Order: sequence, then C-alpha cells, then structure tokens
Amino acid sequence: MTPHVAVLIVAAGSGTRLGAGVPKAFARFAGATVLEHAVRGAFGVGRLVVVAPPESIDEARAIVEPIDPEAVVVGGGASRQASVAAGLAVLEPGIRIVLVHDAARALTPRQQLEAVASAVAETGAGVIPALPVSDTIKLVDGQTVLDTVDRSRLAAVQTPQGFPREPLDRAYAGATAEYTDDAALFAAAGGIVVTVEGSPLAFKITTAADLARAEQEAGDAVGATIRTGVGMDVHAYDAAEPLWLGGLYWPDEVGLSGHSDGDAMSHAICDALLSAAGLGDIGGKFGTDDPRFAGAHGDVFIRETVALVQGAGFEVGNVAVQLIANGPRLGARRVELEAHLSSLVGAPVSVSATTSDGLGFTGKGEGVAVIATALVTA
Ligand SMILES: Nc1ccn([C@@H]2O[C@H](COP(=O)(O)OP(=O)(O)OP(=O)(O)O)[C@@H](O)[C@H]2O)c(=O)n1
Ligand SMILES: C[C@](O)(CO)[C@H](O)COP(=O)(O)O
Repeated sequence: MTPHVAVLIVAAGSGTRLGAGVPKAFARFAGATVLEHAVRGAFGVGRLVVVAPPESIDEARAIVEPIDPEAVVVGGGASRQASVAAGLAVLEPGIRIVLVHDAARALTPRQQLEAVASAVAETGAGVIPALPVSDTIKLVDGQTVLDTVDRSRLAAVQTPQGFPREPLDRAYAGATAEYTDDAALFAAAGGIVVTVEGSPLAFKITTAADLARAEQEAGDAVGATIRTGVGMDVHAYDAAEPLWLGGLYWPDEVGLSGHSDGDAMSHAICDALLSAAGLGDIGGKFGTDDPRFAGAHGDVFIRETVALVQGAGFEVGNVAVQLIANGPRLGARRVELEAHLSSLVGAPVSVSATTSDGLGFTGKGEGVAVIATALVTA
C-alpha cells in the first residue's frame, strides 16, 4: 500500500434508478454487495475512506472492516459532491494524492486505480480514466435533431478520478456550484485535468440492466481462472535469535533459527502463493545458496513472491495463515499483523493460531509450524 495515497469511495447514493429497495451500495450481485466488490477492488491501493448512507454507517462498517480494518467509514451528504466533501474532511494529514471513486463502479480493475495514482504522481495534474465514445452523438431539442457532434473530441469518463490533495481540498472548499464529477469541479477552480485509458469493466451500475451485466461480468471473471495453493513451514526456537514472524519484529519473544530470519509465517505465505500460481516453492525460487537472501526478512520474500505471481499473470485474491505453536500469543497484535501482511501481499491476509495440545514438536515447545493457503485469479 502507498501510505500517501487515499482512495475515497463514495457509496452514499440512494440508487433511485436501480430501484433495488435498498441503497445501491447494499444491492447484491455475484454473492456480495456492490460496496464489498468496490472495497475489495480498491484494497491495498491506499488508505481507504468509505462514504456511506448516514443511516447505514454500521451496516457499511460491517462490510468494510473485515476487508480493511483500518478503513474509515463516514456518513455522506445529499449529493455526490457533498459526500466527496465529507470524505475529504476526514483524510489524514500525510495524504498527498486522493483518488475519488464511485462504489457504483464496483468492478473497476485495480490496475485502473494504480494507473491513475501513478499518473497524478507523475504529472501533478488531475487524472481521469476515459473511453472513446462509440455511438454517433446528436444534439437534440426534444425529438428534433439539431446537429451531429464531432465524437472524435468526446470521451466518456469514469472513476477513480485522482488529484493532488491540496488543490483538490481548495477546489472543494471554494466550490459554489454542483458538478457531476470531481474533475469538472477541479477544472472550474483552475486545475489541469488529463486522461488515462479507462476500462469497459469500470462501468457504473446505474440501472437494473447494469446490475445484471455486473453479475455476468463477475461470473465470467470467476469462470476464467481461479486457483488455490497451500504452503507450510517449520522452524525451531532459538533463544539466541530475535523473533521475526509475519514480517514483524516481536521483542521479548524467543526467536527462530534459520538460513534467513526464520520467519516461518512469511515463508509459508510465499509457498502458498507460489503453489497457487504453479510456480514451485520458496526453496526453488530463493535457494539457500543465494547470498541475496541470507538473513533476509520475510517482507523481502513476500514482495519478491508477489511480483513473481503477478508476473505470471495472476492477481492475489486472499491468503489465510495459521500458526501452530505454544508462542508467541498473537491476540494483542493480530490486527497489526493482518494489516502488515495484507499490505505486503496487496490482498486480504487473515491470521489465526492454535496449539497442538502438548503433542509433537510444537506441543513440546521445540518450534513452530505455519500453514497457509492462497487464492489467485487470472
Ligand atoms: N448523495 C450521494 C449521491 C451519490 N453518491 C455516490 O456517487 C456514486 C455515483 O452516483 P450514482 O451512481 O448516480 O448513484 P445514486 O445517486 O445512488 O443513483 P441515483 O441517481 O439513481 O439515485 C455512487 O457510488 C453513489 O453511491 C454518494 O456517495 N452520495
Ligand atoms: C463521477 C461520474 O461517475 C463520472 O462519470 C459521474 O459523473 C457520476 O454520475 P452521477 O450519476 O451524475 O452521479
């Protein structure tokens, strides 16, 4: 995750044109709400702020927090613009780039969010994804056609719309009119806006037909390729070593021995990811004879592994990992551990722990075992 980027997902609309009987963010397709799909698609790109219908903040939190425990959820306003303003008001001071994103564009590829953030960092301008217009466009008065518009100069624009934070804050603070998108408001305040290529998958769910299309697109994606993988690692305790587990340092805990830092949790995650992508295992990719990895911390292995998995054409869906050991006790740091691993993997990582009831080497306190599973899609 890039710590100075925020993704502000506006989800406070009523969804009148959809007519689902619930606010559009809570309408469902492909087994999840519109909001859940949108948050999963944006997770890991930056700090998440979700703007929800004010009367349904708890319902929104119950959807958002299992995916990103650090996300902030606030109530929105009567217009999209007011909802964006409510989200901007709670951004942390360190945020320098803001991506404003419609929850209603729930299937937007993560690459589109990353491309917009990179383009804002490179250009310092407002950046919006756009697609060419494929229909012939007419200027009409009622049913009378007045003219044919030159479509080569038209673009249909999507979200996320990305901006440097300070000029965006200023533009919102000074806005005196309602705009249908953030780029128009930013440009009205004197900001420069450029486009990057949008994606057909970033279409806005507006009507019932759009929701049916989302169902079909999500089904097609699932039908494409889904793979799971499993990984396991074991390390012996070594009281002379510091403890590194899950990429975190654990002061006052007995360490683990190993060629690297003995971080069995990170290594099991790498094996699960490599197994899911059909890329072999950690021993084959980062051999003990490779001096680059002698003493390396777990985050080095996880980053390299995720790059290999992505290079093979896969996106990580999620990872689940279980520690089997007498110690350390994870409870007090589980949220921190999950957030850290999730940001390394770029997808949700859930962590659990158990003991083996005094049986075997983990039960006798000789070492730890860690099992991980991973899901990837292509
Ligand atoms: N007061 C509002 C209005 C809209 N939005 C959000 O802005 C995005 C684009 O709005 P749109 O798709 O037009 O949603 P609705 O306003 O809900 O739709 P409708 O006009 O049909 O009621 C959506 O993610 C919507 O939740 C919002 O956060 N607050
Ligand atoms: C921001 C937006 O999604 C860009 O296309 C769009 O303007 C919002 O649409 P709305 O229906 O007017 O809220």
